[in-house]
Amino acid sequence: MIRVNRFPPCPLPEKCLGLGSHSDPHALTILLQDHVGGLQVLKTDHQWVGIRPIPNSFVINIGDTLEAWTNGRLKSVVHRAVVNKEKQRLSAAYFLSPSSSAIIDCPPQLMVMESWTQAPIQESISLSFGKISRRNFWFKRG
Ligand SMILES: O=C(O)CCC(=O)C(=O)O
Ligand SMILES: [Fe+2]
Repeated sequence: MIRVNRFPPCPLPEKCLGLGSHSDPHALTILLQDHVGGLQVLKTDHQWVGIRPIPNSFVINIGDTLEAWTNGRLKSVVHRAVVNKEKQRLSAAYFLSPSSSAIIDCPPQLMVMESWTQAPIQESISLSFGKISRRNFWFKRG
């Protein structure tokens, strides 16, 4: 699935967001953004950091499905899009997902509770396309 986003200029950019804080439910996102910039990623220290557009480059985001698939080894990135006071911004996101009937099973090697993450162990999830998100995952304590 491809989504094209258009963010018109906003006279009060500090008061509105183009896209609110979210993580993508899919496995991977390949994102093309234009030169205006506005993509921000939430770091582990809870600070938003702007992802500067690099010409002819894509941003690759890990989504919730891949986080579940790897039992949290790969982290789904929380991100948002801010708007620009004068300029319109365009972005195009290509979302990669397994088929909607796929069962995501974590490889047994990754089903080990690691003390440093204290991550819950994921057994498996049924994909319900468009509905899958972190809160739909089935977790089991080790
Ligand atoms: O426009 C952007 O930079 C982000 C788009 C996005 O996060 C999305 O379409 O899910
Ligand atoms: Fe997104």
